[in-house]
Amino acid sequence: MPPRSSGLASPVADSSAAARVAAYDWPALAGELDGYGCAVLPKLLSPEECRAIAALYPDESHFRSHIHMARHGFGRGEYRYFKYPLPDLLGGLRTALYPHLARVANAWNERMGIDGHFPGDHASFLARCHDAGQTRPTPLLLQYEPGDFNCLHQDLYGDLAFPIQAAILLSQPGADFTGGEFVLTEQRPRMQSRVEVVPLRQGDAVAFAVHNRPVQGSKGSYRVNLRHGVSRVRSGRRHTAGIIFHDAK
Ligand SMILES: O=C(O)CCC(=O)C(=O)O
Ligand SMILES: [Fe+2]
Repeated sequence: MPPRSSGLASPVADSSAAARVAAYDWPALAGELDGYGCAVLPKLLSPEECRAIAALYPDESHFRSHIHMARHGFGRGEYRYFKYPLPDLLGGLRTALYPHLARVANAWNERMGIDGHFPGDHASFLARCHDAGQTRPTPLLLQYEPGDFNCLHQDLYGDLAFPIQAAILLSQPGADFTGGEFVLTEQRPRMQSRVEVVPLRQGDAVAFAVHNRPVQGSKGSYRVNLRHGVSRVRSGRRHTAGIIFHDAK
């Protein structure tokens, strides 16, 4: 079979991921995203699937690049960006999550007065990224050891950005590691910032705003600026998988 350069996962993985993703209460998740800028999908992956994905980390053949966060001032710890084709399960989940999140993203654009509509399926959005010269895959695997942390940041990789992304906790808090909380900050115009700490268990995914989202105020919606990061890992080893929907320049 030729390499799948489109970033699509295999049809089998796509249909099982689609069924898994469709089983969540999407109106409730959309309500959480609208209200807080993040929503948790409990147990998106089984512990076995978590371990299998985390176990890919040392095998360079899956990845296109390896980043040591301290060298860039991004924090401490490391991550690797996957190559295309993505592992079937992650690729399948990216394809399956996208249409649900695109509905939220389109409503956000409207409320923020941003022109532009995200297509209903991920392949069409990726085609737009590719036309804009953003062709490199952005899904990633992160690894943290004691003392490691991830500074507050936004995962933007070019002019085209999908405004929601997801991260899946692959390790078991309390057993595999302590510390290492996922955090989101929200900078509000002319107001103090708000912080959200997201409690995750192994296999849970958090979907969250990448950079901007609308907040309902008394005189209509206003736009806030978000960043996410991870607090210091106190002990053990923590792995996460990041699913970002736009490709990179
Ligand atoms: O390790 C985490 O929980 C967050 C990783 C991250 O920054 C991302 O997935 O974009
Ligand atoms: Fe990130």
